[in-house]
Amino acid sequence: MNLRNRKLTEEEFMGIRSDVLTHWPTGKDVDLDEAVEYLKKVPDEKNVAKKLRKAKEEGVTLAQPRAGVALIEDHIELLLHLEKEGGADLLPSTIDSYTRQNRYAECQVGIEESIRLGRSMLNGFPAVNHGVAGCRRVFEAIHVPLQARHGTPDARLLSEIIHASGWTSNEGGGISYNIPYAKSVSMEKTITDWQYCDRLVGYYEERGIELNREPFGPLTGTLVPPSTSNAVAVIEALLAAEQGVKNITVGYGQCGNLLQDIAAIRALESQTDEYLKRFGYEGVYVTTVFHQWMGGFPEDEAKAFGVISLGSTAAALAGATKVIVKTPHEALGIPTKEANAQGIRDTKMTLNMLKGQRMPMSTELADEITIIKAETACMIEKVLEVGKGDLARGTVEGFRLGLIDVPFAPSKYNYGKMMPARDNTGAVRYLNAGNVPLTKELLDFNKAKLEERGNYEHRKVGFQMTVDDIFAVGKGMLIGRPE
Ligand SMILES: CCC[C@H]1O[C@@H](n2cnc3c(N)ncnc32)[C@H](O)[C@@H]1O
Repeated sequence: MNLRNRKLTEEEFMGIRSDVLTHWPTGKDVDLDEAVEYLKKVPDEKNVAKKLRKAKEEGVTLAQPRAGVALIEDHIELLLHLEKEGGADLLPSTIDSYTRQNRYAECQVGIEESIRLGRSMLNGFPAVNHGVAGCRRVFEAIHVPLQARHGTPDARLLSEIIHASGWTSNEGGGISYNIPYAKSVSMEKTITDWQYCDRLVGYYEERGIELNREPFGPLTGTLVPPSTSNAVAVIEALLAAEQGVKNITVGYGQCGNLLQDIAAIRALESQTDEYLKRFGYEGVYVTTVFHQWMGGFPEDEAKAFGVISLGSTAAALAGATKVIVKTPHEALGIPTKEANAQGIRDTKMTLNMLKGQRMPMSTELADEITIIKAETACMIEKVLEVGKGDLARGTVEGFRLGLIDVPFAPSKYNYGKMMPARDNTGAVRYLNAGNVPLTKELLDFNKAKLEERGNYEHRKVGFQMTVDDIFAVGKGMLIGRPE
């Protein structure tokens, strides 16, 4: 394995780049010098990194939807609706699934079909096919900052095009856009390719352009223990910082127990800062993003708004810098622009009513933060050990050994032995740690919390709890109580 956690030299970067830009004809329109000049003209209020920093300093939680359709004009109409009718503070372009798999020829068919049929035949915005000119039309039509949101193992060409187009943030990472999104793409490949995406940001940062990077927090969004997703987020933040990224939003997906969710965000922010400082990455600005409920949604729209409001409450009380908004169409599919705007209005109403409020520190909250940080540290320290100090190599080896193990992940590179379940308060615990190197004390803690549930439900602690928890939300509950 020749992977190293080392900043690519500009020569190495440019060498890879000459190949990357050939992956689709639109790559030839990316000119870094011209892009630097274009990005210098982006006003502060349209720069994601700057708007996030301002929000954190003011103690404000920003609301951002997901959104993407095939054709440029329709996408502009959608985003303007979310900006004006929804009140979105930040806008996305959610990229379609073909682009995420680098299947640009099929994107082209999807675009032509969308024109022919008069509706979006792609489940997102095909930014690579639209190229810099098309992506700049989108960026210039809106009035708030724009971010690419996707799930792309090889996002190198996509990243080149969106950043050259004024989109000042890119979501993803070598772990978070592999393990939950791909079946057989190696960790070595995706970590290498995301080093490129981060090095591109480093290139712009060296020329005075501030860009934001956002590791994808929720992972599979299904009973992921907070320390597992936090370990991934911290590792991706460190890998990004090595490539020169200076503005990082670490993310977390709502699990449902309010105290644990707030503890997870507080632990994530402080532990990311701690590890960045430990490894000498000065001047990296860290913010947080809370993803509203990533599990199955109720079809009933009133219930869906209940879920959206709970997620907004957790984000506000946690003090997250940003919250990613769900819609009342979540159970149905791609939302209409009206439903998407409703989700944002619901979210902002809750955020506004809770403005200035935070969950006060308590013994319970402090204890949960301590537990999450301790579990997270067990994983990261062991990853560093097996990598002989090299975080990138340690991450590849760590997943091979199951030191970090994402539940219900499709990737064959995920170990798949760890199993989670909710305790009697709905907090997600380690039912079977697998090879995750938790200390005996932490294993005993998780076991005791699950036994509390077993005693309450008069049943043995076991995998049936996991199964019941997965089906619970579809029944309108958080914890899968026995029938
Ligand atoms: C990891 C992200 C999953 C979420 O991402 C939403 N999502 C995907 N594609 C679009 C789109 N084109 N427009 C609005 N939301 C979208 C799904 O609903 C799901 O909640």
